[in-house]
Amino acid sequence: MPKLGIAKDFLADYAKLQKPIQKAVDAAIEKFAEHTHAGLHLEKLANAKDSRIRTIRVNQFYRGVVLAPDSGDEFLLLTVLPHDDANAYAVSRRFTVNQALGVLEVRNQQALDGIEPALRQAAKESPTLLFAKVKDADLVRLGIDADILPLVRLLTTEAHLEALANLLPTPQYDALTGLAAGMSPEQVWDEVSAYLPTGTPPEEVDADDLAAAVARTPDRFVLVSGPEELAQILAHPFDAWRVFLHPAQREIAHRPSYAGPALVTGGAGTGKTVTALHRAVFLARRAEAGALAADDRNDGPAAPSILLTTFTRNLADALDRQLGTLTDDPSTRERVEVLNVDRLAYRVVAEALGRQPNVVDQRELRQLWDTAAKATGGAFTGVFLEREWEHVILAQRLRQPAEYLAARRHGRGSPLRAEQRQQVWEAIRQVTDSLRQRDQHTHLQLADQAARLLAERTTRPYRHVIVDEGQDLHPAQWRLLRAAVAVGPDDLFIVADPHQRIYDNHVSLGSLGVGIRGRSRKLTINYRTTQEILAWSVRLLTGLTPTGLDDQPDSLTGYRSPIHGRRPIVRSHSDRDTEYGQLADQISRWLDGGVEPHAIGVAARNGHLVRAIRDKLGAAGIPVSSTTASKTNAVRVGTMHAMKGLEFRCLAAVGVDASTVPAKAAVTAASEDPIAHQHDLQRERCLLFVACTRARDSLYVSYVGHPSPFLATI
Ligand SMILES: Nc1ncnc2c1ncn2[C@@H]1O[C@H](COP(=O)(O)OP(=O)(O)OP(=O)(O)O)[C@@H](O)[C@H]1O
Repeated sequence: MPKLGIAKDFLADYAKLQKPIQKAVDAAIEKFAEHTHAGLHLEKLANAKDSRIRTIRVNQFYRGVVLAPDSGDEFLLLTVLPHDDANAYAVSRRFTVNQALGVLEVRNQQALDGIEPALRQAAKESPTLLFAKVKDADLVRLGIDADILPLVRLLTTEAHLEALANLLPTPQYDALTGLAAGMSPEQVWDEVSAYLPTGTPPEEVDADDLAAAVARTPDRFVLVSGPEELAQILAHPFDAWRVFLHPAQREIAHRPSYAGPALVTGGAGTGKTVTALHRAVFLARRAEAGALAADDRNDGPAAPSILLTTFTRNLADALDRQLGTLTDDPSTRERVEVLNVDRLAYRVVAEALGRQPNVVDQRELRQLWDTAAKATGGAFTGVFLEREWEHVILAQRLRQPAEYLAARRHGRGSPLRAEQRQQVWEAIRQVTDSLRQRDQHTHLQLADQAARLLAERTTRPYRHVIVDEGQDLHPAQWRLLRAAVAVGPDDLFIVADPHQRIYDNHVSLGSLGVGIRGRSRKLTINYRTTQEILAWSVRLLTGLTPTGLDDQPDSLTGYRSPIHGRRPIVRSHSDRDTEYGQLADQISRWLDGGVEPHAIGVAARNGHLVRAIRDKLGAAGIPVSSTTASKTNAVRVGTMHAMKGLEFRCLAAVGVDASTVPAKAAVTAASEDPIAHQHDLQRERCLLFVACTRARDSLYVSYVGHPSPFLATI
């Protein structure tokens, strides 16, 4: 029986087919798998650029394209397309093994041959060449092969290189873009060697050994163990991340063990959540194998030993759904518990109290703070007091006035004299006393209390804790997570992106006893967004170098997307009604273009705008829903905060005007606290960045009057 491999592109093409055609593909594959090479009709095409490419019949209108080795019985399903497109693909593509990396790569040889004369002409007319200063030996060392090299020598501008993005083999294109951006060959090697699944290049590369090359390219090709695995893969065609991990993601997720807490960073859409989910399943399977080996079986379900956690309940629900997509094996699932941090805190405290704790209502809490502020004679605002409590007192667990008087006030800009601190302490005590009298708690108080309760116990509830969106957690929540798992190998696995910090927490893990020295990894390839949307969104963050959880400045160097598309559209309007009308027109165009309503998102800075947009779109006959209603097929409209963790084919960010973004109420006046002012502006900038990077194919941004100052860097 021939061995079957599947290309990631095949899965993507299969996903786009209608059900009956998918069934025909399934039948064709089944037939293919049953027969030997000789017994099946594999059609060879005249003039094909790769003599090993064949097509197979799916039905009257569709054909599959297969790479059939000259010898051996491994076949790769490359794509499935309408008849003419399949033939066009089959004659134009050539598959090669990258000589530096050993990975299997594909090029559009026909198009490259076609473009060569124009590049030759441009090179003749240009006084400079793009890679004049790069030696042949360096290009070869980075995997540029003998057929591509002459073409590279003809390139005159980065725009010409960009035009080859979808034609050149991706690893070679990546190496060239790195060099064109001014990186040294050594730096580029660091980047392209991320394609190596084992981290080290193969000693010898056999250009004809397809099976070895496929095994070295797990991000694009997978060999299927049998019909069951194939059916599993084809059952979730939209979720390529279940099967195809980038070598960098795989290395991180499947690493046998980390000696202690590990940190994974990376820009928006680089697959941090995907990596965290794979790590959870990896650890669960390892625990399962360990239990079986020890014959540690009992009849009931295994207690969860892995906590997969994040900031909000919505994000945790999304993680739970994704985990279900990754594995439906009950014995793996029952080992992983998905809970947001607030719920964990609540549960630990409830268990200790023997009853449910009361969480204070946000509006009541606001009143308590405002009352306390009034009592200071207007010396401080309620917001100031609340932040001082959360960011200084709760963050450092200060219990006595003397501790507060001596404390360093990290991230707080306006110095306080001793008598002012006394006054602040009294005001805060007034609020905490009121909460105690009412038997009410904030979520952060519960986290603090839960951390203490767990720290006092001799056993820990979990063996491993995996944290998504770590950049937004408060020190009290980190203390809780630290106390939830014993110190040791694989205790904490944290993913975070400081560029997406949209809440107020700035944390140094080291100061909380979570040391990650030497166990920090970075992901740089964006899988969600096109390079055009990414480059545009990154410019929103110009000048921003946030500090990471490891106290190091975090940069987006090397952050890029292999997917290309249209540039974002930015529209200015004279008034809101026109802005909403144009938004409805834009959404109608997306819908007419075949985009499903639920694949469209609309983000605005505040609830007032969100409600108005929902009303206007609804009145224009467009189905709308909230961001949490993932089951309805309607355009999802929500605040920028609610966009976190979501993604859409098309996204509109509306009301990005000077008076709305940044939100005035969310920014401390520079006169009140210059450091808090800077932090707040930074957070608002990140919020717009988070919203815009939810777009996969199209981004539309609009404003009324003057644009947000954040758009000035675009
Ligand atoms: N190896 C992969 N192959 C295919 N798709 C992938 C891969 N890794 C991630 N993706 C897809 O890319 C998108 C972004 O992934 P994910 O949500 O894990 O990124 P993230 O870094 O957590 O993003 P953010 O920080 O913006 O929330 C998702 O649609 C995911 O399915």
